[in-house]
Amino acid sequence: MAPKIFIDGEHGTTGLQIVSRLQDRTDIELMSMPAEQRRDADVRTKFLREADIAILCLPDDAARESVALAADAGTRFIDASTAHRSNPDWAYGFAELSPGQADRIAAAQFVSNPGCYSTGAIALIAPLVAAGLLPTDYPVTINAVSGYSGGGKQLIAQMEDGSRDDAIGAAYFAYALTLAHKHVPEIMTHTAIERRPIFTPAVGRFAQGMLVNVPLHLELMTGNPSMAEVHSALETHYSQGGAVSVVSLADSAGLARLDPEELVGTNNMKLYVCGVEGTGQVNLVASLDNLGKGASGAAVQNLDLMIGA
Ligand SMILES: NC(=O)C1=CN([C@@H]2O[C@H](COP(=O)(O)OP(=O)(O)OC[C@H]3O[C@@H](n4cnc5c(N)ncnc54)[C@H](OP(=O)(O)O)[C@@H]3O)[C@@H](O)[C@H]2O)C=CC1
Ligand SMILES: CC(=O)N[C@@H](CCC(=O)OP(=O)(O)O)C(=O)O
Repeated sequence: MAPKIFIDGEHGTTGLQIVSRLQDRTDIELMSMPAEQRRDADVRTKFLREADIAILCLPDDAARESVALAADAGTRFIDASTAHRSNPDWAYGFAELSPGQADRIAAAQFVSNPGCYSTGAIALIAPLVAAGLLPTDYPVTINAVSGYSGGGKQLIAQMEDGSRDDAIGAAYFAYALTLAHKHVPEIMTHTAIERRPIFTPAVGRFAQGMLVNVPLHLELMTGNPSMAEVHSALETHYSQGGAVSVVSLADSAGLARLDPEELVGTNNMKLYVCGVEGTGQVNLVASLDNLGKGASGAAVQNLDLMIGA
């Protein structure tokens, strides 16, 4: 029998994207709740308990509530919120993170989908820590720009509807200025970095797409590696296939600029190793769709692992 899939929050930004990715599938039964009942706890409980897998596209508190409503019924969960990303009882839904991670996701009852910025940052940092090149006390800096859909319905409305009292007119804005973004704990947990990274995100006037930069001083890394060695560590890490690819050094060297929208609509993530060999610095950049590999695409990838599709 086809597994029953319920998307709690199906009418929100992430939920709608997952629906569009799943709606033509014949190997699953996609359950759907009328939009006007989306906040009715009784109706949600019924759907959550009947589902084989519930994908939660809700704010953190509502996601915790959904788990409490149906975990004892054996429902399996993929949570797109921040609520469970550093919880060791939840499998972290980044299949390419390490050998065995895809199997852990496939077998889990509880899977936490990574944050969008976290996906890019962890993809760049974790393999370098695992390879012994990046010391866990390295003072990591992460700079990023996201499309405004990353802020959900609220930010989309503020950016697109100039008549609102809280409309945002800026073409680009920096935020999380206190360095307290909610993705920092998750990035530390899944990279093993012990010194709290400095993370400075920004939003641009484009709906989807994202660049995450991690610039590094090579002489502060273990063994003062070359750029080629850093590239090789990433390439080796992602050589098993999956949604993450490492762009060749030659192709990265030829780039004058990077477009944050290049992977919109896909579940792919590209990692670039930029810089000039011999200068002692390297600029690592992850490019992804915040709603693709950064949210809905990753959720569908995890679902496929969980149902063995
Ligand atoms: N947008 C993105 O790029 C990413 C988002 N995420 C995470 O995914 C989750 C959803 O985000 P996003 O889709 O952007 O948010 P949206 O605000 O676009 O959608 C959230 C949906 O959840 C519904 N909802 C809110 N509170 C409740 C509740 N108490 N009970 C039932 N339904 C509720 C909303 O209904 P209503 O319309 O009534 O408010 C809305 O349909 C968040 O945790 C977010 O952090 C993760 C990665 C990336
Ligand atoms: C542009 C924007 O506002 N982005 C969101 C993060 C989007 C995301 O990844 O959601 P999670 O936090 O659930 O992971 C933010 O910075 O809060």
